[in-house]
Amino acid sequence: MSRHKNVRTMNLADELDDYDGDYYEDGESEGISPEDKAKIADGLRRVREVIGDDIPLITDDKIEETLWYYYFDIERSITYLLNQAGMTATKKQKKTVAVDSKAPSQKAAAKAQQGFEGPSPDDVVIAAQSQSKGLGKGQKAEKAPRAATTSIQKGVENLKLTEPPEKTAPKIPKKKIDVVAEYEKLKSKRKENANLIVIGHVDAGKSTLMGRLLYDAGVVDERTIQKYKQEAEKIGKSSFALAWVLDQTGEERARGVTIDIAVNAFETEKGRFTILDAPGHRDFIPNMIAGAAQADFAVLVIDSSPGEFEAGFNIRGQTKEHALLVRSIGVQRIIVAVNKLDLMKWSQDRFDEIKQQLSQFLATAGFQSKNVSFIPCSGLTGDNIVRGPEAGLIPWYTGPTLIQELETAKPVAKAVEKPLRMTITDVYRGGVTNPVTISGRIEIGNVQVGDIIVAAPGEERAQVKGIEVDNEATDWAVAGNNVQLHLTGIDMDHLKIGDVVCHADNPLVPLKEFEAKILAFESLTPMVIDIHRGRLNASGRITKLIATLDKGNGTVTKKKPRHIAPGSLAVISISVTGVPLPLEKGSKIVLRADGLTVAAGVLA
Ligand SMILES: Nc1nc2c(ncn2[C@@H]2O[C@H](COP(=O)(O)OP(=O)(O)OP(=O)(O)O)[C@@H](O)[C@H]2O)c(=O)[nH]1
Repeated sequence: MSRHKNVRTMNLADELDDYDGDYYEDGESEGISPEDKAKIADGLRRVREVIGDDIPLITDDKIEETLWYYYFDIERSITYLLNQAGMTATKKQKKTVAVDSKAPSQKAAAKAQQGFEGPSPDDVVIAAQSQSKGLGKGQKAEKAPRAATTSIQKGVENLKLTEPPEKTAPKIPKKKIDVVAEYEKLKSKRKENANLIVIGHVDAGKSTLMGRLLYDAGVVDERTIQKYKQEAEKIGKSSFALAWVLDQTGEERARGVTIDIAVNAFETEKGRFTILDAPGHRDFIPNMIAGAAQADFAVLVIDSSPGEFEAGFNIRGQTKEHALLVRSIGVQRIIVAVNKLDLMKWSQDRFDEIKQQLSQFLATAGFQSKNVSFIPCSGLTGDNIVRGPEAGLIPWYTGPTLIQELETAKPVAKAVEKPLRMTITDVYRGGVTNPVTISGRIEIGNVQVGDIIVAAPGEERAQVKGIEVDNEATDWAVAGNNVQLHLTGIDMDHLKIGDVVCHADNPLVPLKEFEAKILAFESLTPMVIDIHRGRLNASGRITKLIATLDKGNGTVTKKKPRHIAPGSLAVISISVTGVPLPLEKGSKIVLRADGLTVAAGVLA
């Protein structure tokens, strides 16, 4: 099994037949290190903690193979294994939520008519000033799965052969499709997909709220919740059972915090939603940035209980930092879930106090008031999330439930006719018929089966052999779709998480130096910084402070300032320390230094 084993003379069938499932028996002769053995054993335990023992298709052997293949990455292994067993959330998402959409409030109905699309003329934040073009890359140390040269990896390939044949045999059309015309024809008939990022201070109740949403929406069944409740009780964390719907890894559960972006999806009569649940803890802000880059709108969760709103809202709290971040990377629409109101006896005074303070702040952060709404709710009790509040509980409130409000929040129109840009969020081996698969969200442009693509900064070409949108095979996809692309003609080593997929005849040219228009959160001088764009994370340096700008009209207020004060809009020069990054005009970036987010904006 070891990657050091001499595989050149192996025969795949023999290997699979001979394999007895014990990787450790002659570990030394196979070259596996004691550390790797320990990691596999630990990984097996952690995977079992999450998925339990009762899925017959997921044997210990398969778990170990998968862990090895994914470099002991627990989360990706679990996702893969559940996929294999046909149990992913996305596969379960087909159910339509039984929302009583006939009964939205007048306010909600009016909002629904008016919509939230279109440019915002007086946006103070730079991201909104420029139509974003493609995005950048990656990244330091994201590993692609291991190359398939070992018996275990071959075993994994074999596992993947269980995929349904219709998904694995896409046909390459002979004639080019006019994707933009096809999309326009279908647009009004298709349910739009919206990605929503759930943000807020640590412990505000983000995961619980979304767990509740998925549960009440019918995506997660009663049995699963009961199982989570029992398991949570066993480790003395019974109140976390709903949060576990999203917090899938053993570490997240043991610590009671979200570490990486959890993804889940649900559908209502009016729309299809993909939830990105961002970690609140400040150590995990880079993960949150990765999610925000793909979001259409944000749900900001506030803990309304005494002292907690204030803690999240102070200078070191994540309420402000998250809201500023999502706004600076282009999110225009925000729904504030004033949560845990059950702990405040559903006090209108508390709701109004929070609403008043946050409205002021969100306006200064660049959110237009028509794009901000406040919903009183409790994720734990489920009041005003999918079902309305229990009779008489919130007599002072006549507005929409959270889900009704989500349905009115239409995603901003996407540039489907521009050159293709899609940041890779995952790379995996899809079996013999689909040797290499990448996934991500198309940010700009469109793609069709047969297209020749490159993944910048790489220059290796690949052909798109098949496309899946929301797990359904299709001939084409456009900006806004979450897709899987099955590729031929390229080795996995040439594809990395954070790379930007472009058509080979219109590639993005990676940059070593660039100028950006940014909003400063902290004081800036020429200094060392980390550059984040989606999952891309690389070190660099602010080399020049070019000018500060007026927030209202964007004119230069001062050339060559000595420093840039927090809250200022400015143009700066940045150089990249290592290899050039796949960034271009319009790419949204976040700058961090010493564990703090110091600025965010777009390439000028
Ligand atoms: N009373 C009450 N408690 C809640 C509510 N929502 C969440 N909680 C509790 O608050 C704690 C934190 O909830 P989580 O959902 O894990 O919070 P989170 O914001 O996802 O936390 P991070 O992902 O770590 O930032 C848990 O004990 C929940 O049971 C609510 O509406 N009412």
